[in-house]
Amino acid sequence: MLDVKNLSVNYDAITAVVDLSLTVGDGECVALLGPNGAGKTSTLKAISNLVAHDGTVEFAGTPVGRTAADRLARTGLVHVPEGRRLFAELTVHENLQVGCTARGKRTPTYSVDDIYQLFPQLQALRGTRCWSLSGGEQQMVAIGRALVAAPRLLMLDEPSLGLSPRNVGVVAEALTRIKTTTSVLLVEQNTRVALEVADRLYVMAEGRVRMQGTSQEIEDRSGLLDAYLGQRVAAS
Ligand SMILES: Nc1ncnc2c1ncn2[C@@H]1O[C@H](COP(=O)(O)OP(=O)(O)OP(=O)(O)O)[C@@H](O)[C@H]1O
Repeated sequence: MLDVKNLSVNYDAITAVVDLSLTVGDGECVALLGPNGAGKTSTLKAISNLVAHDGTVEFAGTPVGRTAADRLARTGLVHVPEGRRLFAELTVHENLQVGCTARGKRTPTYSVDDIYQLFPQLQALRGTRCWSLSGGEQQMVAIGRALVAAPRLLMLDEPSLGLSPRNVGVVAEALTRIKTTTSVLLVEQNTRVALEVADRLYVMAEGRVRMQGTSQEIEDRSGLLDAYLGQRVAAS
């Protein structure tokens, strides 16, 4: 579904990503895990052509080249950026309807009603303007808006960031359901969520992939993972 080769991202003198290669197979959920500044967000932005980069990106067998992010979304490469970027003055329902416009001619897997089933707490908020939602509710709308756009690959940047423990659980459970229908590339700092949801992980530090493997393989090497992340994963 996604084949990234030798990706590098530089911001003037700052090197954010160095010679990174990764794949996401059809129906796979892959996580990029790593500490602050590891280059995870820059990797997603480069895949979506939101930042200049070297290297190649193929999506569904076709080189992405310099295709703009909004056009990529119409081909099914849908990116939910950190910070969600909802239309603050539009209601929950209107934001979800906007997502449908990015669908193109692809058959939708999720309707707007399916999103209310995936996140039942949004049902009562359908007429609420998004600026007044909690961070967790906004994240649910952002994921819902991306899902109604019929992604073939859903790229999510830190969906659990800043959420209450309860909402982290809600989002993790939703991701477990979403990955049964849609390929996912997930950026996470929450190691538990990444290990729980992803089939396979890449662990990044200082712009490079330092470890990769299935969630089981990564969990089995938790000592090494702790060293890269600077935290005790086994105990978290
Ligand atoms: N627009 C930018 N201009 C300059 N430097 C940047 C820019 N965006 C990111 N960087 C730098 O590039 C490096 C990688 O940042 P990036 O946001 O990709 O990491 P990350 O792993 O996503 O971190 P976090 O989890 O904190 O978001 C960092 O050193 C960061 O300061």
